[in-house]
Amino acid sequence: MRTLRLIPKFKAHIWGWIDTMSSIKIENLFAAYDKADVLMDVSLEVFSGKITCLLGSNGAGKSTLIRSILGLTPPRSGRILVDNKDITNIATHKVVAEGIACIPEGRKMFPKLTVTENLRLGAFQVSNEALIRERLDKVFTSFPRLAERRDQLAGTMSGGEQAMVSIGRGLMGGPRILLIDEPSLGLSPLYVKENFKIIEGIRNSGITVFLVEQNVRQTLAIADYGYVLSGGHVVAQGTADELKENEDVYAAYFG
Ligand SMILES: Nc1ncnc2c1ncn2[C@@H]1O[C@H](COP(=O)(O)OP(=O)(O)OP(=O)(O)O)[C@@H](O)[C@H]1O
Repeated sequence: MRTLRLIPKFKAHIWGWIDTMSSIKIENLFAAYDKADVLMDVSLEVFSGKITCLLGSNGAGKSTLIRSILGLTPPRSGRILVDNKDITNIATHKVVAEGIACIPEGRKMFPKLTVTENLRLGAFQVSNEALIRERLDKVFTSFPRLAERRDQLAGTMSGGEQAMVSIGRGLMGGPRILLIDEPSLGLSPLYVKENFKIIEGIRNSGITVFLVEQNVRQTLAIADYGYVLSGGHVVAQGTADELKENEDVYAAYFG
């Protein structure tokens, strides 16, 4: 029997950010909460137009790194560069203005707002209504399921549909770099598979993707390059193919 396609194929071509250079460099980053050191001398690069992944088990420090990039958990030392511009410690709204958007862990959204209202919030820094409408149209073309349900309260959508809202909202800001925190969390295997296809489509449209995940196998199937974080340290890095063969990757989870 044919598997039901729950999430339609992401139509990458209509976003058209191809050719924009957009990379992030993290240099010797240390971050901590009170006295607990979480990130220790982390250096990595998120490559322009690629999917770079950060793998690691619970508590490795993955979300903290995203929070540091967004200016929410300021690092104790080290630098964060976007296209060689130092954005370390700048305010979150300025990070967003640099073209960086985040799809947070757990698909956080406003359950009492409609799908359209949730999507519009992703463009809160855009004052041009015509541009907002154009991006809404693009999201609805990419996700026909959301178009059908545009007036439905987001909280009444299924988990997989909420994942689409969350990704769509991330795209509404017109980012050139998308940070995605554990998109597979709490989704059924079928939705995880479809969700990862969508992320590949986003990369193919020219948006740089930094994908933070625990799901090693499926992440390495779509990533170009990756890092493994364990106990706040980068313990392995390489192309996705190299990491698939690297025992340190699995030791970071089970060692
Ligand atoms: N606000 C906070 N205050 C104190 N400690 C925190 C805070 N947020 C996270 N931590 C701690 O920092 C460490 C790293 O947490 P982080 O959320 O970055 O890990 P993670 O790799 O994203 O894990 P998970 O995959 O479980 O989300 C953990 O030990 C966590 O308890």
